[in-house]
Amino acid sequence: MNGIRARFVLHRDDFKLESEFTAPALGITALFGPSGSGKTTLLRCIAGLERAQGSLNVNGETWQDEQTFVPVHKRPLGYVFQEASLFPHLSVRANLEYGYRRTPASEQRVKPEQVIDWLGLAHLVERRDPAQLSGGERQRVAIGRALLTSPRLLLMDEPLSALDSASKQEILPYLEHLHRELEIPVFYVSHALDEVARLADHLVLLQQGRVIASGALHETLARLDLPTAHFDDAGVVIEAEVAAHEERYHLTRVDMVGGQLWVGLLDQPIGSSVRARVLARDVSLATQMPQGSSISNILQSTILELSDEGADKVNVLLAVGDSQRLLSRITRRSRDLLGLEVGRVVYAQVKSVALMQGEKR
Ligand SMILES: Nc1ncnc2c1ncn2[C@@H]1O[C@H](COP(=O)(O)OP(=O)(O)OP(=O)(O)O)[C@@H](O)[C@H]1O
Repeated sequence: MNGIRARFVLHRDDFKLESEFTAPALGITALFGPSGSGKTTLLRCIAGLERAQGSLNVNGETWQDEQTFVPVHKRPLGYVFQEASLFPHLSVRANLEYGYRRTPASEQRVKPEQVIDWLGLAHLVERRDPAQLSGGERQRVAIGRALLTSPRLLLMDEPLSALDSASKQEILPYLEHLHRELEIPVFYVSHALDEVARLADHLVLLQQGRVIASGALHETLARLDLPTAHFDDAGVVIEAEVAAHEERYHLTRVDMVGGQLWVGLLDQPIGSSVRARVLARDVSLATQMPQGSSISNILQSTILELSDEGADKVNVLLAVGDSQRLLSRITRRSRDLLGLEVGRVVYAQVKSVALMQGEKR
C-alpha cells in the first residue's frame, strides 16, 4: 500500500488519544490543532515512543499491528524536536555525519554534500562550536543530521516554535526547498496556521485527541464546518502559475483555475508554480463587476455556502471556476444589503495576496 495509514488508541489519566487517518506517500502532512489536542502524542505514537494500541503502515511496511511493534530504534525515521540538541563536542560536520556514518552504505540515500546544499550549511560545516550557532542554524543542522540517517519518514515537532520571528523567516525558505527535494513523507506538528499554509500538502486536524478532519490542504482550509474557518487568519491556499511580468508596474500575473491575480513582481520564470494564501478577511464581495475600483484582483465566483461567524460576520465559501475555492468574511449587514445567497454569482475583490515563493512539487 502506498501512503500512510495510522490508527492509535492511547488512554492516559486525563487524556485520550483515539486517532485514525491516512496520509499521502510523499509531501508534508501537518498535524494541526490547539495546545493539548495530542499532536506530540500522536507523533510519538508514529515514532514508536509511545506504546499505543492500533496499527501503522508506512508505504507498505507494517510498523505496528496486533502482532507487530517495531521498536523505535528499528524504525527508519528522523525526528526533529522543538529545540535542536546538537552534540556540543562535535563540529557541525561531525554532527551532520553522525547518523550517516552509522547507516549501512547500501541504505544511504542522501549524501552529506547534498543535504549541506539543501540547507545552506556550507559556510557552517567547519565550525567546532555548535552551541554558538544561532537557533535557526542549529535547527537546520538538526534537520540535516536527521536526513543523513536516510529515513523513510521524517517527523518534525514544531521545529520553528523555539525560534524568534526573524530566525523563523530565515529558515522557512529552506523548509520549502526541502519540500521540493525530499522523496519521503514528512509529518510536521504545528499550531501556526501560516506555517501550515506555507509548507503542508495535507492536513490532519486534531481536537481533544481525535482527528476531526484529514484531507488535502487546499480542500480542508476551504471547509466552513471546521475550526480553522473561525480563525482570524482563516483563508485558502491557491496553487498558481507565473504567467507574465509587468516590469513597468513592478507586478507579476499569476494564473489559477478560474482566474488570475496580480501580485508584486516575482523573481521567478514564466511557467513556474507558486503558492498564494488569500485570507477571508481580505476578500470583499460585490454583486456587479466593480467599475473604477483600485482593486485589480477581481474574480467572478459563485456562492457555495454561507455560515455565521460570531454576532456580526458571515463566512462565505466561493467557487472560482470549477475547482478553485475562496473564502470571504463580510458583515451580516453586507450579506443582507446585497441579498447574498447560495448560487448567486458575485465578484470577489481580493485586497491582499500573500505569495509563498517556490515551486510546489
Ligand atoms: N507523559 C505524559 N503523561 C501524562 N500526560 C501527558 C503526557 N504527555 C502529554 N500529556 C497530556 O496529553 C495531552 C496531549 O498532549 P500533547 O503534548 O500531545 O498535545 P499537543 O497538541 O502536542 O500540545 P502542544 O501544542 O501544547 O505541544 C495533554 O493534556 C498533556 O497534558
